[in-house]
Amino acid sequence: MLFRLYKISNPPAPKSGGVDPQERLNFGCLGAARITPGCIVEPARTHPSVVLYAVAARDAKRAEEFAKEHGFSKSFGGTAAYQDLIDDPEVDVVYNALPNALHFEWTMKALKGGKHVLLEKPATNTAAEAAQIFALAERKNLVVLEAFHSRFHPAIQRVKAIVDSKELGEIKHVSASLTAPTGTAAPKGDIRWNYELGGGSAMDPGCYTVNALRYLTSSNPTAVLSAKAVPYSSRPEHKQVDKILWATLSFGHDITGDIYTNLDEPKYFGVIPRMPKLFVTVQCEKGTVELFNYVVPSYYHYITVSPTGGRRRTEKAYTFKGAEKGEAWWTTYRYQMEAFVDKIQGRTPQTWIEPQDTIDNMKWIEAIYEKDGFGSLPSSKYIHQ
Ligand SMILES: NC(=O)C1=CN([C@@H]2O[C@H](COP(=O)(O)OP(=O)(O)OC[C@H]3O[C@@H](n4cnc5c(N)ncnc54)[C@H](OP(=O)(O)O)[C@@H]3O)[C@@H](O)[C@H]2O)C=CC1
Ligand SMILES: O=C1OC[C@@H](O)[C@H](O)[C@H]1O
Repeated sequence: MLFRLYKISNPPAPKSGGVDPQERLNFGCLGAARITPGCIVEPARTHPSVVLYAVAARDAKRAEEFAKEHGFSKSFGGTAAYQDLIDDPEVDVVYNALPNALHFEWTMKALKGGKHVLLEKPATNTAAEAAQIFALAERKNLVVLEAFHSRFHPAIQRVKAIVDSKELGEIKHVSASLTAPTGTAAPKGDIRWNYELGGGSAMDPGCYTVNALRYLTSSNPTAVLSAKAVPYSSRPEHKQVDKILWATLSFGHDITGDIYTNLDEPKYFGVIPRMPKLFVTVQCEKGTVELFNYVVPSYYHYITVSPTGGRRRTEKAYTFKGAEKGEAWWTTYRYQMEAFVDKIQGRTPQTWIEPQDTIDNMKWIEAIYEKDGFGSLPSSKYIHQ
């Protein structure tokens, strides 16, 4: 584990000798966001085709500093910065790490400008917006990928392979949780606490739990059986911003699913931080398979397979068996980058998240909000023409 952690922070230089300059892709990042170093900057260090070309931030100084710190050649600042980056003819790919409510507008604008888009999760505020994005991408022959990085890692794929092998019989129940200690994923004032920006627990950790359930059952829910959420605070602006969410979904064929998320889990006795809950568990007719750390398994994870009355075994999966590509120290984001670039360059990626998958994930997040009474998130006012 220590070796893996060391390699994640100190990866070997890419073997760039063989890369045709024509195959280089200039990445332009919208927003000097917290996630950009992990999702783009670090993976780019070992991907020979990816060039950290530009970053755009509303504040010019911040853009400049971010570019300098992370090795982007260019920065755009000011109120027109995002559009300026999109208009730069050297940019091939736009990474959209803006608040959720801005995903639609800036992805549509990037597509209009002829750029491929790596779009942060959750794709949009509504399923209808996600559908519009993919319709435009198809018309323009451009690639858009919702950055559900965990799906690209061997760990969750191994769990799915165990489930699909029917070694444990048919699925009966699947559950997923994702929690974050107070002040970590969502500190005070964070975009996740802002309704207008698309905040909330169902949107943030919730989108992973819904995605994991849909992925492992290879199906969509048929109904939200129950959903309950707790608002971030009693202030009027938080009445539609959930911090805790429980939901039970039906997947038909007697399969049910539970999700639990908490973006603001307080410390024990106000001092001892709690371990984040990071499990996905599939109960089948003849046993259970569980993955600890399905969200960022690259750092550490374990898969426990417990056949009823049989011997429990533990597995781990940091690479794909027999595959040419992948290293034990590749993060979820690095696997994702490999697939995204493969897709743009006309190769078949090891994993892909199809447009309908993204649209359906948004559809069921919306259905959960409807059931728990928090209501829908605001649709974007941007009109594409
Ligand atoms: N894949 C993953 O593992 C993760 C994905 N995410 C996703 O990435 C996106 C960004 O999250 P995160 O990096 O945590 O967020 P940050 O708050 O760090 O970044 C959001 C960026 O949005 C820009 N922005 C534009 N308008 C506003 C506004 N009105 N208020 C606040 N920010 C604004 C800011 O850019 P500027 O620099 O121009 O000021 C800021 O850099 C979200 O969609 C989130 O769900 C987040 C964390 C992990
Ligand atoms: O994408 C994410 O991954 C982990 C979460 O804790 C975080 O809030 C989220 O944005």
